[in-house]
Amino acid sequence: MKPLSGTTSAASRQTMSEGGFKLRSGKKDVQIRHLVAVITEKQNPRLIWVLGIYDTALYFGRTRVDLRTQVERRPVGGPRDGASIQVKTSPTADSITQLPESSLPTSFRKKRASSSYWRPKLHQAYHAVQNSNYDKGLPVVEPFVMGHFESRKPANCKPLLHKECMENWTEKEHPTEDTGPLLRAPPEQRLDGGPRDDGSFQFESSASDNSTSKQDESSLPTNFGKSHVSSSNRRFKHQSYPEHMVGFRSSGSGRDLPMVETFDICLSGRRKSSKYKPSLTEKNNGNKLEHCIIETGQMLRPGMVLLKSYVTLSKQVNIVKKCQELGLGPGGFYQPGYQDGAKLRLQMMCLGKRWDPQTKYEERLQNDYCEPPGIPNDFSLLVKKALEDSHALIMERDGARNVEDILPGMSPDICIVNFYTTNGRLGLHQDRDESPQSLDRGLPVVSISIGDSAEFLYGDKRNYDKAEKVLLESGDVLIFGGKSRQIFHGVKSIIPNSAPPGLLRKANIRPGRLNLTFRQF
Ligand SMILES: O=C(O)CCC(=O)C(=O)O
Ligand SMILES: [Fe+2]
Repeated sequence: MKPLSGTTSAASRQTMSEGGFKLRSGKKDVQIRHLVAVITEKQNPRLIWVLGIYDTALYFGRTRVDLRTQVERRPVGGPRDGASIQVKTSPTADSITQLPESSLPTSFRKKRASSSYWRPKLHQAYHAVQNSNYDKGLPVVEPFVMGHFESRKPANCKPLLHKECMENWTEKEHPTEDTGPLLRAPPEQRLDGGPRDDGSFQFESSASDNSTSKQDESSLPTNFGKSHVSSSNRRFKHQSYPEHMVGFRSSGSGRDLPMVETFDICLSGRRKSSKYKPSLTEKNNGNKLEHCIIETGQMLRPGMVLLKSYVTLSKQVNIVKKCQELGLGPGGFYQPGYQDGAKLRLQMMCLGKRWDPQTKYEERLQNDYCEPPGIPNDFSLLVKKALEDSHALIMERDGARNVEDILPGMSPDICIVNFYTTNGRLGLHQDRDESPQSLDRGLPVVSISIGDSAEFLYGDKRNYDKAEKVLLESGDVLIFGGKSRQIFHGVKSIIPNSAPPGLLRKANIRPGRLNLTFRQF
């Protein structure tokens, strides 16, 4: 997710103090009084629109809604019905009559109602409003879901009754040219020849095999679990948010830092299948010792080991909970992407050091300027134990005397945590941004899978047809080091509904897959 890169320039602050909000965007100024809403699409609940209030009306493309009479107010904290409109007027809505409607720029009212036109402006508006309110000691306006909207807005300009708004905004209309630049692949990068059902595209880098590091993904619909940054307190609160709620976290203590969308890897509320009774095996799995890896471990290649069902259920639950907590905090999950707008089809968070497909390793990432959270000690211990057990396996299977020649040990100082929703994936790539020494020594990547299973591909070349496939299930640990350190690998697909029921029940992880890859820089 790119930062919501609005500005809080002196000019915009000044304008705000006159009672309005002026955003310079290209040659035009857009005036917005307060941010009031975020709108998501029905099938594809990514953040697409942020609305502003100006005067007593709310503008959405060409639609004008009179706030005084026609907008329903509902408490913001409650559960969302996906098809309803939910509006919360700004805390300072009482003063919104100060600005005459006539001063609204024509462009704001009449400009073509396309998401590619409005979206960047409204994102800017959102960010600027937040910062401005913050500067003025006003509550930071809470973003919230305002029903579902299918790309095209109603064409009429007349004020709409609330009921009409709702019907129009929930109506199924087919997107045309209007997917917006952030979602469109440059033609030469498009891999699968067209839009996916969710309106996004898959990209593939045109880089040659040997120059390819992890960089070939696409735009993931961001069904974020979300909430808002507390108005009076910008410090992080870790909490669970309703599925598909849009939320933002402040990216640090500096007030001009961007707000970043949050992603909750867990669902809030109870799952429907509450009648589910755990099997005895499942109950035991929470407590029993790791399987005997001599029986369950597999050597896929020299230096490449798969430890099936290695992580117990209770440890998986702990990992999910820890990642949820860290993922909602500073330096937490975000959707990485590239300058041209292409996005990876996953959410990512880094522990220990930060890595991003565009910037590679760096102290702080540009999306939120946060330092990464540290790697929790119990994660590191688990990795070390998995390596030791792999060594035992290699010794047993190969009779190798110096197992470290085949699979070197390592102490992880970086962990890249990925969350794939069920339509997530990751193209074939090599992990080779670690230090030359680390790569030369073949210090392994240790990968832990939790949640839904993944079809994992690996091979010598970046060639999907020749790649081998292995199923990575919840609790599996895959290790690739030594001669296999720089294999090409990727995630072909996530298998829906394949996560262990006990994990769903105890950790309430959302549909999808959590993967942690540990490395030593
Ligand atoms: O999700 C996976 O199994 C692989 C992740 C990966 O390759 C990476 O983060 O570099
Ligand atoms: Fe990788």
